[in-house]
Amino acid sequence: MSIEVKNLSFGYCDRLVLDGINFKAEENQLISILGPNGVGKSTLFHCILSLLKGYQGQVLLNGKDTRAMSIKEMAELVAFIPQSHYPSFNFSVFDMVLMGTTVQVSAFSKPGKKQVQLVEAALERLGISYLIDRGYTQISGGERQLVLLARALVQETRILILDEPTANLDYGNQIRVMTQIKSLAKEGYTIMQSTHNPDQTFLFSDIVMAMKDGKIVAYGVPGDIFTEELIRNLYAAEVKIQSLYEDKVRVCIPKCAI
Ligand SMILES: Nc1ncnc2c1ncn2[C@@H]1O[C@H](COP(=O)(O)OP(=O)(O)OP(=O)(O)O)[C@@H](O)[C@H]1O
Repeated sequence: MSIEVKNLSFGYCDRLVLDGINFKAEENQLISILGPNGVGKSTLFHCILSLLKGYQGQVLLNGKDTRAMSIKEMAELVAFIPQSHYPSFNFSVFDMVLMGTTVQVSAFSKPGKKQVQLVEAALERLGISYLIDRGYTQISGGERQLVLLARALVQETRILILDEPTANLDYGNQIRVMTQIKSLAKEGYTIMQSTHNPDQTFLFSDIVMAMKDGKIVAYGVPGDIFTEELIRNLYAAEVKIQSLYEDKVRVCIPKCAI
């Protein structure tokens, strides 16, 4: 499954946010988008998902223009985890995750054994089976993030779009979630995530896409584009990049801290 974005431009009230974005994400790829606050990462995701429609250019999912897709078709192809999610109702974690299977269940019928098994397997995969009967509004922000990832998994799409999936997670859960996301990419998923963590980007991504001033300023394998100059350009931050373990790992260290 592919995500292809062709010459995409979008602005809010005449203020251009995305300016001629072009890229193609393929299966088996985890693409991480880096860029300063407000650069347009979420906006790009919302255009890809047709949550924002007034853009110029084209978004193709597996070759088909999203403008010609119904919501159901879209939900069969893509699962999305938004950056923040404020629940209105105190559904149980089980019910929240089960909602991800809605697209598999025909109108007027109830989720069956398969859907229940999918929910249990997703919770177990992410190490959160213990939350199954808890209320979604009564768990922590990080736990909610993991529940939303479980919900995305049971949707059984082959494209995942994740807006800062590890933002609220403790260090151990960041590693566990990124390991799961990476293994999903290896299983054939096409995955895009936004992140503010360059070290994590280098470790886990197949492709890094760096955005600034509405444009893609660098795109490629982390080893080629992850440089001190890129970090300076994106964040106006002076860092020393340390290469470790025969360049399997690169770590950013702020120069002011050395
Ligand atoms: N609904 C909206 N109406 C007007 N402007 C908006 C709206 N949503 C976002 N913006 C503006 O569009 C720009 C891009 O926002 P967006 O949320 O896409 O950035 P981002 O890269 O995801 O940021 P962050 O890293 O802080 O999450 C920002 O300047 C933001 O203030």
